[in-house]
Amino acid sequence: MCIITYVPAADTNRDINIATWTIGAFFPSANLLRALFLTFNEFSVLCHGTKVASYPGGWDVYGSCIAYLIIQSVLLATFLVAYDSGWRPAVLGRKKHKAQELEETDDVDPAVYPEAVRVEQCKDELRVLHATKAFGLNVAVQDVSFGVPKGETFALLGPNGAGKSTTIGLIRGDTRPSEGQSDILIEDTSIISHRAAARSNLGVCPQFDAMDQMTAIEHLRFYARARGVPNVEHNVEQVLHAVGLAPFKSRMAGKLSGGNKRKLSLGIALIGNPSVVLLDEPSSGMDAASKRVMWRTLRAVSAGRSLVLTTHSMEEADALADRAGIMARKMLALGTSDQLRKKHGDAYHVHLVHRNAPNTSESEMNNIKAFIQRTFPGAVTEERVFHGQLRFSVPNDRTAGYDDTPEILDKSGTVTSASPAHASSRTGISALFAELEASKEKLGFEYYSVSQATLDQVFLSIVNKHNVMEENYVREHPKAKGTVLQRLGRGVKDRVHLCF
Ligand SMILES: Nc1ncnc2c1ncn2[C@@H]1O[C@H](COP(=O)(O)OP(=O)(O)OP(=O)(O)O)[C@@H](O)[C@H]1O
Repeated sequence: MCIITYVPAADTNRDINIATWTIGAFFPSANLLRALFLTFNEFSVLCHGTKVASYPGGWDVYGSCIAYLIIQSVLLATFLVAYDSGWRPAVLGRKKHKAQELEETDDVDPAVYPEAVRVEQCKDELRVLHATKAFGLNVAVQDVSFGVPKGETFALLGPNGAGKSTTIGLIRGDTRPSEGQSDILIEDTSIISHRAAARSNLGVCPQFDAMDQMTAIEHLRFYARARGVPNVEHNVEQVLHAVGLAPFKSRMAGKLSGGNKRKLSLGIALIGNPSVVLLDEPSSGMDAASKRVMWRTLRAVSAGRSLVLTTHSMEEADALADRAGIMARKMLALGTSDQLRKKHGDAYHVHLVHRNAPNTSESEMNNIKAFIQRTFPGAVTEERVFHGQLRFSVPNDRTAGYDDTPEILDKSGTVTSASPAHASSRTGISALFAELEASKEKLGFEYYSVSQATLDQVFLSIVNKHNVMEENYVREHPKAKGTVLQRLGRGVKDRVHLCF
C-alpha cells in the first residue's frame, strides 16, 4: 500500500517486485503472498509492460517464490532438527560460570552437599547436576543437584514458586539451563546436548491432562507410534493393565473420570517402558479414595525405574517417596523421611486430656505445666489450654536438656532428684511413656497421645528456618512479619497417632 501510495505510477511494478523479493528472502509467508498477488494479477505484477508474462516459471513470476520457499524449507528444517537435538551456535552458548561461587556462599543443609558430590560420580539413572535457571533477574532454580537411582522414588517438595516445575522443565529438556555448568543426564545421556536420545528413556506425566478426541487405547497407540515403540499392541496392553485402565480402554478420554484421566496420563508416560519417569503432581484434583488407588498404581509401576515426583501433599510424599528434597529456589534439605524428621522435626508431640475436662481448673493445668517443665527440659508447651487439653513437644534427645540432678515426680507426688544414670536412660519414646504413666494418676490426666513430627511439620520447620516467602507475598504485603509458612505453622496442630 505504501508503494502504491507514495511511489510514482511508472515505478510501482519495479518497487513491488523489489519489496516482495526482499521480504520473501526472510519470510516464507511473503512468498505465499506474492504467489497470491501473481495468481490474481494484483497490482499488475503479472504484466511486463502491456503484456502478461507468458512463462509462469520465470524469476519475476512464480520462479522466485518457489526457489525461495525450497531454500527456506531446507534451511529451517535443518535448523529445527539441529535445535531439537540440542545444538546451539557458539554465540548463543550458555554463560560459563559460577556454580562453585554459589556453593561457597550458600547456607543450606549440609546433607545437600554430599548429594551434590555423590551425583557427580554415581551411575544413577537420573542425574541433575548444578541445575540453574534464571528468567531475567529472577533466579527460579539455583545450583540444584540430586540423583535418582533405579527403583527409587524421589519427591521434590517446596512452596508455590519454589522452582519445582522449572526443575521438571529442565529435566524434560523443555527449558534450557542458564549456566554452563548445569547438566541433566538420563541414563548417562545429556538432555542438553542429545535431547532426542535422552528423551527416549524419559516418560512424563504432566500436571494437567492433555486429552484429545480419542479413546484411551487410541491415545496409548498414538503415543506408542510417536515414540517409535517396536511392538505397539503388546506395549499398549501392558500399560493398560499396569495402570488399571483395561476396563475403560474403549471409552473416550474426555469421558473418563478425573482419576482415570490421571491414570491415562501416567500410562502415556509409561509408553516405551522408560527408565526415568517424571510425575508432576500425579494425584492433583483427586479425592482421598482415588488418590490411594493412584498411589497403589504408582508403587506398582515404580519397580525398576527412577521416579521423580513433585507434590504439595506431604502425605503423598510420605506414602510414595524413598527420599525427598525440599527446595525453595535452591535445595534446602534432602534425605529420607526419617532422616528429615530426625534432623528437622526431632521431637515427640504429646496431647494430654485432663480427667475433669472440660471443667478443669487453672491450678490443675498449671500443675501439669510445671510437671512438664520439671520432667522434660527443653519441652515446648502451647500457651493456650483448650478446656482441659494441653499440647507440648519434647525433643527426642532429651538427655541434652537434663542437668546433673534432674527432678522427677515420685508416687506420693513429691519432687525427688534422679541419678545421672537414670537421666541418661530417660530418652526415646519408651522413657517418655514411662514418665507419663508414672505421673498420670497424680496429675489427673486421663488420656494422652504421643506422635512423631509429620512431614508437614518438617516441611514447615525447614521453610521457616530459611525464611522462605510465598511468591508475590512480599509484593502484596510489604509490612508482613514472618513468612506465610510461619503464619500457617502457628495454626498447624499436631496429628495424633497413638491414643491411650
Ligand atoms: N516462563 C517463565 N518466565 C518467567 N518466569 C518464570 C517462568 N516460569 C517460571 N517462572 C518463575 O520462576 C519461579 C519458579 O516457578 P515454578 O513454576 O517453577 O514454581 P513451582 O515450585 O513449580 O510453583 P507451583 O508449586 O506453584 O507450581 C517463579 O518465580 C515463577 O514466576
